[in-house]
Amino acid sequence: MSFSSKIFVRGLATSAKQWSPIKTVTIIGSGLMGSGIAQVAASTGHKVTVVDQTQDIVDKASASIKKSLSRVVKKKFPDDPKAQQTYIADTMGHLTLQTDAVSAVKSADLVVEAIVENLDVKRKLFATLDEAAPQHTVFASNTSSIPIKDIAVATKRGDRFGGLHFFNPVPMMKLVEVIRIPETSEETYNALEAFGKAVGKKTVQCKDEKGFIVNRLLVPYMVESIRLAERGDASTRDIDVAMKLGAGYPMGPFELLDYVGLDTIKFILDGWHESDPTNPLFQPCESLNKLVKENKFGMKTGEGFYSYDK
Ligand SMILES: CCCCCCCCCCCCC[C@H](O)CC(=O)SCCNC(=O)CCNC(=O)[C@H](O)C(C)(C)COP(=O)(O)OP(=O)(O)OC[C@H]1O[C@@H](n2cnc3c(N)ncnc32)[C@H](O)[C@@H]1OP(=O)(O)O
Ligand SMILES: NC(=O)c1ccc[n+]([C@@H]2O[C@H](COP(=O)([O-])OP(=O)(O)OC[C@H]3O[C@@H](n4cnc5c(N)ncnc54)[C@H](O)[C@@H]3O)[C@@H](O)[C@H]2O)c1
Repeated sequence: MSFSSKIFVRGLATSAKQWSPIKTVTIIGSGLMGSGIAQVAASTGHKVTVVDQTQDIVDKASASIKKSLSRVVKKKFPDDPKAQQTYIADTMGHLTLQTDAVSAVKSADLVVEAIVENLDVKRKLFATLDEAAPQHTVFASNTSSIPIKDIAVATKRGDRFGGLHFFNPVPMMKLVEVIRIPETSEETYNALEAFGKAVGKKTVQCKDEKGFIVNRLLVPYMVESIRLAERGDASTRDIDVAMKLGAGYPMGPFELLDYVGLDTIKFILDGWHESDPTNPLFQPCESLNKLVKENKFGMKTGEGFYSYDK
C-alpha cells in the first residue's frame, strides 16, 4: 500500500489517494437484507441510517432488528439480562430509521443499497444519491445477481463504487463478497473490505461476474432442485431432508428459496434469463412463477413452497 493511502484523514478525504475508515453508513432498503446489514453495522459501533419507502416499513424493520438482537444477546450474554439490554440499547442507539434518502446520505462515508432486485430502480436511486452524497462517499450494492458495473453507470463515481454482497440472515452468516469493477480505486476496495471485516465478516474478493461466487454455484443446485421436484422424482420435503442429512446443509433448497424470498429469486432468474436466454440453467421455472403470481413469496408472506406461521 502506497504511503499516501496509509494516511488516514478524519472527515472528508483531502485527495483521491487518501481515505478514512468508514464510520457513518447509510443503508437504503430496510427489508430482509437492509435491516440485517444495519443491525451488524450498528452493533459494531457504526453510525447507521436506514431508509425505506414508508414509515410503516421502517417501523417494521426496527421491530425486526430488535427481535433479531433479542436472539443474538441470549447467546452472547447468557444469564446476564443487564448486559443483554445494554447491548440492544447501544445498538439501537446507533440506528436512525427514516424515509428520506437524500438527507440520509449527506454525511455518509458509505451507502449500501439493499432495495428491490431491479436494475432500473437501483440505477434511479443511485443517480439521485450521486447528486446528494459528498464526494468522498463510497457506494455499494448488495445485489444478488446484477453486475455492479451495470448499476454504477448511473453515477459519476465509478472509482468509489463496489459491491458488498452479504448473506441471509446477515447476523448469522459470516461471509461478505467484496466486488470491484474496473474503475473501483484501490482505496475504495480497501475501505469496502475493511468495512466488511469491521462488521465481523470474513471477506472474499471476486470479479464482477454473474452471481459472484456463492450464487453462481447456488444457481445450478437450486435450479436442478426445482426441476427434480417438477419431474416428480422426489417431493420438495424429501429433497430438503436429503440435502440436510445427506449433504449437511443447514437448510434444504426449498427451505432456502422460501427463506431468501421467491420474489427475489424470480428477479434473479428472470434477469439471468434475459441476459443469457439460451442457457438451460436460466430457463423460467413454472412452479416458481406460479407461486410468485399468487404473491406467495415464502417466509416473508407466510407461504411459498411451504406454509409458515406469520
Ligand atoms: C428455478 C429457481 C432456482 C433459483 C435460481 C436463482 C438462485 C439464486 C441464488 C439464491 C439466492 C441468493 C440470495 C443471496 O444473494 C445469497 C444468500 O443469502 S443465499 C442464503 C445464504 N444463507 C443460508 O444458506 C442460510 C442457511 N441456514 C442457516 O444457516 C440456518 O438455518 C439459520 C438460518 C442460521 C437458522 O439456524 P438453525 O439452527 O437452522 O435454526 P434456528 O432458527 O433455531 O436458529 C438457531 C439460532 O441461531 C440464531 N439465529 C437464527 N436466525 C437468527 C436471526 N435472524 N437473527 C439472530 N439470531 C438468529 C438464534 O440464536 C437461534 O436460536 P433461537 O433464537 O432460535 O433460540
Ligand atoms: N433475500 C436474500 O436472501 C438476499 C441475500 C443477499 C442479497 N440480496 C439482495 O439484497 C437486495 C434486497 O433484498 P431483500 O431480500 O432484502 O428484499 P426485500 O424485499 O426484503 O427488501 C427490499 C426493501 O427495499 C425497499 N425499497 C424498494 N425500492 C426502494 C427505494 N427506491 N427506496 C428505498 N427503499 C426501497 C422495499 O420497500 C423493501 O423494504 C436485493 O438486491 C437482493 O438481491 C438478497
